[in-house]
Amino acid sequence: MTLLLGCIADDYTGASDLASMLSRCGLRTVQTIGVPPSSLELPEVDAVVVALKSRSIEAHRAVELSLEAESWLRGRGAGHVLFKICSTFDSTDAGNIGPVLDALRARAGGGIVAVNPAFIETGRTVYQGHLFVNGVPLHESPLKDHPLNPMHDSNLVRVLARQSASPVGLVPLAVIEQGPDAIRAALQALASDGNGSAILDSVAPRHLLAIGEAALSEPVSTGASGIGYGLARALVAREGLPAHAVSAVGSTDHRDAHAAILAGSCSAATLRQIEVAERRMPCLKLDIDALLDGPAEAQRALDWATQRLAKGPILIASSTPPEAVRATQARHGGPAAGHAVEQALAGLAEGLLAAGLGQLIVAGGETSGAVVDRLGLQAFLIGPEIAPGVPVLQAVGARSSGLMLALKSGNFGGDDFFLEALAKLRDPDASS
Ligand SMILES: Nc1ncnc2c1ncn2[C@@H]1O[C@H](COP(=O)(O)OP(=O)(O)OP(=O)(O)O)[C@@H](O)[C@H]1O
Ligand SMILES: O=C(O)[C@@H](O)C(=O)CO
Repeated sequence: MTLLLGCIADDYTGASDLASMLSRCGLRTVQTIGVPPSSLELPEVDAVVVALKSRSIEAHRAVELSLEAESWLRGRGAGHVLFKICSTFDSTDAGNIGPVLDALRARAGGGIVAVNPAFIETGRTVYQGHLFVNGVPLHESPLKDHPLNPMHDSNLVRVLARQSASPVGLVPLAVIEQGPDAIRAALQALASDGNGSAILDSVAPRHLLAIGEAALSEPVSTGASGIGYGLARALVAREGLPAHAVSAVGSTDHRDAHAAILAGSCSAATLRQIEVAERRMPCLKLDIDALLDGPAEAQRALDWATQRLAKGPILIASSTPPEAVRATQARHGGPAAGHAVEQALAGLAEGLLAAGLGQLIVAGGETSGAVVDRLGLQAFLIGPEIAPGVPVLQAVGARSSGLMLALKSGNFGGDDFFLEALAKLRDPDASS
């Protein structure tokens, strides 16, 4: 296998978001969970997205894992490596975007890293280095209340400079509008001035096409699915590949299997999606204090679910509005509460699988990471898109092969997302 593009994603939902974008643009893509073992047989693909769970861990560990993934990808021919971060730049001043970007750049022998977290379809745009979420500056958006990394600064040049060892430049929209050659020249000028990376503006798909083409001249780039779109379109054109969406999910004997939704995201979007879904299916809202006190609450939830699974899809949610999250964190400690809730939901997924689950939807990046790890999943084939950034996934590898999944980033999807996802997992080929 000779890869056209290697990608390292800092969480699992972000990885499937990117993999979906690459597949839509015509690159045959597979998502692996960590660096795949040599025993895992992968199909012939153009791009691999190695999914890590490195967004909220110690920076030095995120660097180690990312470099290991980089070696694996370069060893399979990847000339360019994209470090996939969240389109809302989820990070803290301790990292992990800056430290990983610095390490990937050093490994590649220097140069300058183009950084662009835009994802136009989900309303993420960058102007004058400031990130907007549906037109609202990042620090005023719901991301200001994120349970793990609340975002309080919209100026990404400033945010990244606090995390990176090298100065950070800006390539403004006026330059992006002039196209790939002007972008390349601006990046070179910034590199000559000692910058190790630069934030690139973009408010429309044409900007991402220009950025993708320019970024390919450097060995490393960083960003979200928008830059993935630009890179993929540039590679498809360069290689003369057919520019149409490719879906790799095969027929499944899980079509009539039990289905469940596990929500651990407390994002505004997920809270609305739960509200819609609970009118259509049995829904259990976990008692968070009880869940953090001992195993009885999780067992109650599993019993509740297994009694209902045969009758149709069910939803179990830990999600609460921001004020309740803050109260829980004050009582139990933020990271401890987050970890315990993730592990409880992962345990539920394991129990549900043993009870015959064939279709699973998980809401929340960290939550998805915990669930996928607990189930021991190794890699995913990428199917059609359910909503921007959320594809149908089919597990491959030793454990749970054939299981159909959707891993939803907290903020993605419309209000009907859970209903749409259930329909699409049941019948990936049906037109929406
Ligand atoms: N009721 C709750 N109180 C406190 N923490 C919670 C509660 N429910 C879930 N959590 C924790 O909040 C965190 C939510 O993070 P997660 O990444 O799963 O969702 P998200 O941040 O909305 O999604 P994404 O990272 O994809 O944007 C997890 O650590 C989860 O365990
Ligand atoms: O880019 C995004 O917003 C998502 O793919 C993600 O990474 C959220 O966890």
